[in-house]
Amino acid sequence: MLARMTPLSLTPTFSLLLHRHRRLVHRSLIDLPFSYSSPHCFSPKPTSVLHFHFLYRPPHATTTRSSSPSFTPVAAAGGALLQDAGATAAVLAGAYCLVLAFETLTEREVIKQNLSRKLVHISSGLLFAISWPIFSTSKEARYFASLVPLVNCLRLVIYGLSLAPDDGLIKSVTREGNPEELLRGPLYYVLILIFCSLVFWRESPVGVITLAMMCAGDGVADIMGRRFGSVKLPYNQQKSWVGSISMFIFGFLISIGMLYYYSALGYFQLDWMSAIQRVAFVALLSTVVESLPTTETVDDNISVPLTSMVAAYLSFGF
Ligand SMILES: Nc1ccn([C@@H]2O[C@H](COP(=O)(O)OP(=O)(O)OP(=O)(O)O)[C@@H](O)[C@H]2O)c(=O)n1
Ligand SMILES: C/C(=C\CO)CCC[C@H](C)CCC[C@H](C)CCCC(C)C
Repeated sequence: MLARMTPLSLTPTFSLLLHRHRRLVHRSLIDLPFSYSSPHCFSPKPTSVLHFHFLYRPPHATTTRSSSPSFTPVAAAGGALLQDAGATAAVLAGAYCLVLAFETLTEREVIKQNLSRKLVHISSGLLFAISWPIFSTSKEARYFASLVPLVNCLRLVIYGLSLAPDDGLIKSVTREGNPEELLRGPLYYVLILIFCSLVFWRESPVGVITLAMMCAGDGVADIMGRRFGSVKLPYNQQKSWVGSISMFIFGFLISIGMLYYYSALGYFQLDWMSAIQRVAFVALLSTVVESLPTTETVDDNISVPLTSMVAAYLSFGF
């Protein structure tokens, strides 16, 4: 099985994760598994579906058994705490560097403000979700992870209310350069990240799909629509066929990619034929909602994730 995995041309980070998981499983004699009660899409027999079933990490396992007498539950809890603190610091630093990189690119006029905003929109949420496996398996891990968008939320509130100046941040994540803009789209965006990490975390496809649709789907719609969207939708002259079709395709593909990532790591198992149809349904519904002429009333960073969340919840269960 291990030999069959190697040619999958995994990225170095992913390989590292797999290695860590392997070590964890060897050490802790983890029993498989945990299955979802969701109607049709989750397989109750992970061993038959999951290629990496031996990497499985039970979601709330804080204690592990070991042959080593020094490996006590207290030590395990201490290790988890340390791991979560380290992961939080690393992801916070990553978030800071990402925004700083786009600030610099915008300030040097390498990319336009609008493109910078959309690239931050696409990359930050997806990278945040991709970072979840580096947090421990403890119950507290999701709270640690949600500290990252929470800190960014406070940053947006402070600069949005002009309590302190930060021209770089404003330039890289707003449309027109007004500080108050931080309190709309970007703020809703980080609130959705907080909600998804606290409620769904990495154990449910719902949060993962919601973030993929909001970050990749909605973000790519804007980039493609602005460039190639000359043919407008009949019911909305602000949006185009190219934008909406791109949203559907990218939202769908990135959702499937993220689901594959999490199922390969053993957080959940899917019946792929059924999952693909369900993701297509979620992507279609979110695309239709995004295309409606409601942008003035409801921000896309609220309407798209809420639609995806409800549709994914109805399709996959929790
Ligand atoms: N389905 C879509 C979505 C967007 N666009 C293009 O992207 C631009 C921005 O769309 P939208 O996301 O509604 O813009 P904002 O409200 O400015 O951005 P945000 O949602 O990030 O606040 C539109 O003017 C349009 O040119 C498009 O052509 N088709
Ligand atoms: C421009 C944005 C929305 C408008 O539609 C997004 C704003 C994003 C925040 C300012 C930064 C968010 C950072 C994430 C919480 C964490 C990213 C971590 C990762 C490892 C880079």
